[in-house]
Amino acid sequence: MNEVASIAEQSLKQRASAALGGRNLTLVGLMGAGKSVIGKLVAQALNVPFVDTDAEIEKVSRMTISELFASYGETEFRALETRVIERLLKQGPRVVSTGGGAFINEATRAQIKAGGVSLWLKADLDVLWERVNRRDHRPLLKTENPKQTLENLMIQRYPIYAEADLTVLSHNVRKDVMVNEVLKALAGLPKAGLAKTGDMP
Ligand SMILES: Nc1ncnc2c1ncn2[C@@H]1O[C@H](COP(=O)(O)OP(=O)(O)O)[C@@H](O)[C@H]1O
Ligand SMILES: O=C(O)C1=C[C@@H](OP(=O)(O)O)[C@@H](O)[C@H](O)C1
Ligand SMILES: [Mg+2]
Repeated sequence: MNEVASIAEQSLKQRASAALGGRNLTLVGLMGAGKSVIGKLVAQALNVPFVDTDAEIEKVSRMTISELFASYGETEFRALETRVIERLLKQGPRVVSTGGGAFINEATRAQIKAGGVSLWLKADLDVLWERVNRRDHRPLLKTENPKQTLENLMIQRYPIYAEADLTVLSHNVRKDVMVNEVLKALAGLPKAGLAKTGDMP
């Protein structure tokens, strides 16, 4: 990277950081949008701790997400997810990557909204499908026609993800390009009058 590009990148990081202003940044969106992978890189760029809610749930339960769904069902998983996210947001500021259903749950959505800035990583069906199709660890996609299931989830969930403070399109560009897209969205945030992490109930 040349010197001018490097200075521009530093300046973008600083502007994004200043706009975030000590609040949590929570990534929401459907399975395969890149929340876990891009969230971690955004945290590195902003020099704040990163946490993935699914990884945290697996740690506290000592079970995989698939095992939790199989043993206790989705309702219990959502209850645990709500509790874990509430704690993680209170421990912030952090970049928090959520599982795709977290923001759909009303209680969790309220916590995420109150606990900082929410950002929807939005992708089209073919991008999501190509990514989730590579692995089989997502219990909600263990159906006869997982691509159709994903499309149904898009129809149900996209109007709710749209309530996030920011939206960034996730497409198949290099991951560092996606990180810059997120930083640019953050840099454009209004700073004044918004609550800091410590102000949440
Ligand atoms: N911009 C991108 N370009 C290419 N592959 C990506 C991109 N973002 C994410 N991926 C890949 O897509 C898959 C799903 O990403 P992940 O972060 O687990 O999504 P989510 O947490 O939203 O379900 C991973 O294999 C990841 O490496
Ligand atoms: O969309 C969902 O309801 C889910 C998404 C998954 O996380 P990712 O979005 O990170 O794949 C995981 O939390 C669980 O399988 C349920
Ligand atoms: Mg994830």
